[in-house]
Amino acid sequence: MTIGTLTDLDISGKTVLLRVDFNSPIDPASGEILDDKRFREHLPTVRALEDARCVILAHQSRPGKKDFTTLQAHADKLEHLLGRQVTYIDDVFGRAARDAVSSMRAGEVLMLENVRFNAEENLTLSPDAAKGTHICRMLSSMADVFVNDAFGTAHRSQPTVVGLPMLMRSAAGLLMEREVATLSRVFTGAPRPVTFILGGTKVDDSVAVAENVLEKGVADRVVVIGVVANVFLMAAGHEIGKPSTDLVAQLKYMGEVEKAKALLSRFGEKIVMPDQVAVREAGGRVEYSLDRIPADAPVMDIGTGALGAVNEVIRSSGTVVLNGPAGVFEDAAFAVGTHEILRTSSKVPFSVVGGGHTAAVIEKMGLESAFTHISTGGGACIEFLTGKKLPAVAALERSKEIFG
Ligand SMILES: Nc1ncnc2c1ncn2[C@@H]1O[C@H](COP(=O)(O)OP(=O)(O)OP(=O)(O)O)[C@@H](O)[C@H]1O
Ligand SMILES: O=C(O)[C@H](O)COP(=O)(O)O
Repeated sequence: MTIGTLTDLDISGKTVLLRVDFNSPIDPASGEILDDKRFREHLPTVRALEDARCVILAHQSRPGKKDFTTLQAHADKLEHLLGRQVTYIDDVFGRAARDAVSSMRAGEVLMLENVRFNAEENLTLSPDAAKGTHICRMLSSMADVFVNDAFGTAHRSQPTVVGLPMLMRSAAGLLMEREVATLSRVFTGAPRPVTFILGGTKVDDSVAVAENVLEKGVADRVVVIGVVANVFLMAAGHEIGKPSTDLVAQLKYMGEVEKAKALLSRFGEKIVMPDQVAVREAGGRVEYSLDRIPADAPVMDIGTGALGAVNEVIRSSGTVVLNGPAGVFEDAAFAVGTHEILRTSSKVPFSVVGGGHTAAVIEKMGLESAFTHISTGGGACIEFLTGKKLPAVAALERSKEIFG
């Protein structure tokens, strides 16, 4: 790896700034954190820093959103899962935060306030511009080393992500290291055939991933499901009905139909589309072949008749990379395709999953441990799969060059 890892750092007795991504769904009424996956995934790194003074930097949501809030509940959640005291302070780098950090003893954990409460943190800046921000200058003066474990935020070129590594000796935390190593393995050395299964609603991201992995010869097959499948079906000339066509237009993905067409003409034999769909008709699930999709019923899931062929592709794969569900799984009648595809994918030797919705379904099905890797990144995971270097990773690489 070209980024530093925890084994490269001497942290004993040091003050460590640890950037995590605890950004989680929150019940707006009670403020309760509804999913603790990201907390659980960061625990090994927090535990690995137990000989240090561990100062945690995290964000929750963004300015303007309903769940943009303080981190008291996050500190409580971490304390509960960690089984050690976590002190929370409602300050990022003011006097209260600085005093709290300087009075810490080795082994203590302190969580600072939501870093996005500071306006600078919400700017997208180059690493060189970020290192000159007040937030980076102040935070870097409060600690000895920086550990970035926030893979979920790795696609954001924001001050605490890309600026701190320019100012301090830095390393990836254990989660960041595992995410980068596992996702990199998809591109080199993954057991073949490699199948990408792209679903959900983020069609632009999925098309960019498909382009990247087909052009580079990383994917042997790309299976499209969910709204992504609808766009490919449109590209192939199928009438998918007014409600689903309207949804594609409403999501501003009509331009993606042209890109899907180009992919089909170049890599058609590698792209697997459903040959049957399930629509909602008279309040229930009805299955149709592609030439008979009703004009006025929304496509809600892959058809059960199409699952045999898709499952066969998955079963014969050495690697499966899955992002996004096959249908509107929130409605039990249309969760069939998503559940079936996830169950089959979980048995593939090397199985990697991205996407918050998809990860939540897997957890509900009790299949978490059956997958090789379930990424904590939504946007970060997708961006990695499109072949772009993540700003956080680039910054850690540069930090290694600067500080050794
Ligand atoms: N055919 C369809 N029509 C409409 N919505 C669909 C269809 N198939 C899937 N969806 C919706 O896709 C949504 C999830 O898509 P998304 O791309 O957000 O997934 P993800 O990548 O796993 O999650 P996240 O965005 O949290 O990282 C679900 O809410 C589901 O209802
Ligand atoms: O959940 C995420 O994708 C990360 O925490 C980044 O959040 P953002 O999209 O608000 O930057």
